[in-house]
Amino acid sequence: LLNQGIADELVMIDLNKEKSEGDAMDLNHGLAFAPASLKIWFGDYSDCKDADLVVITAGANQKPGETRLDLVEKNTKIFKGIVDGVMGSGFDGIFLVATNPVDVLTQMTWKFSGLPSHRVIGSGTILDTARLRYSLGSYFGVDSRNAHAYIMGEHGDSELPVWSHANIGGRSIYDIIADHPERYNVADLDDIFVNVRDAAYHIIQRKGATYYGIAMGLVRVTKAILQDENSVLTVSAYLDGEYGEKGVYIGVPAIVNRSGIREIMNIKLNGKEAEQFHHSAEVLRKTMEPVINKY
Ligand SMILES: NC(=O)C1=CN([C@@H]2O[C@H](COP(=O)(O)OP(=O)(O)OC[C@H]3O[C@@H](n4cnc5c(N)ncnc54)[C@H](O)[C@@H]3O)[C@@H](O)[C@H]2O)C=CC1
Ligand SMILES: CC(=O)C(=O)O
Repeated sequence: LLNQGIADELVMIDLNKEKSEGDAMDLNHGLAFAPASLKIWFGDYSDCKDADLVVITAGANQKPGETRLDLVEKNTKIFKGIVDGVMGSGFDGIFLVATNPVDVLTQMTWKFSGLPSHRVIGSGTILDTARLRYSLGSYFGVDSRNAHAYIMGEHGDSELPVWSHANIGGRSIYDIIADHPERYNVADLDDIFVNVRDAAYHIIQRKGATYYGIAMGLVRVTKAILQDENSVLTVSAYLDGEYGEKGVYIGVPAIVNRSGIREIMNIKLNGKEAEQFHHSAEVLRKTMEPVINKY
């Protein structure tokens, strides 16, 4: 946020006061080089009262070998306290959730907050989609920004690549592959997807956590909200019949603006993709079961 000059005020709230106070000091020392002024401080829930956006990234992260879904019980308990604290301040803005398992915790945030579902957003598959665009850009030798493809579903092991709409600068990847069999192969797409899906495991194995990619993704969603962009982003949104699913937060392309999620893009999935998406929604429902009525 500091580097991109998007917000006017940034308050950090964390159980670890010392660390966050240190972060606030450290970030403030970068202000002289920032594109715009920004007031940064370590605060408490009362500071959320007039906030436009509360981004929740607090909670436990995966240890090597752990899945995102393994974190559900621990982080739901933490979220109850956090969301109650934020709402107790009189907050009436938008929530953006990143903590894992992000789809389930976005749903719990919606439940705990009582806010309308369009004002509770999860980072969903924003990072997975960015990883896929990076990988497709590398494979086809083009700028990632010209590689267009979505990862949808759970931000996790049951997510799916939407190859039927994947294109490079408007040209279907299948047509490009068919035109250049000496360079490209449809089977390579499976490897690309598996590497995207498992990217967090690969990074956590190496350095214990992922943070730069998701930070860029969260700033991207924040910008779409604060600057009323109507941008299409793959976020975790509450489905009420879209894609044949009801009552579940899951990663889908959606139009994001100052009011939160303006609209879910109901893109046409092929048979296999629709089946994978339904399976992913079922995985999320099952993961939610032990916590949805307990807290
Ligand atoms: N959605 C996504 O694409 C991504 C999600 N994540 C998730 O973000 C979460 C955080 O990960 P990291 O930043 O690596 O962990 P971290 O351990 O570095 O930071 C978590 C922070 O939460 C704070 N915290 C814990 N309980 C709290 C509470 N009750 N109130 C206030 N603060 C509290 C801790 O003091 C700590 O500073 C994890 O669940 C991780 O899986 C991480 C990367 C990508
Ligand atoms: C940790 C996580 O969810 C990710 O990097 O995708």
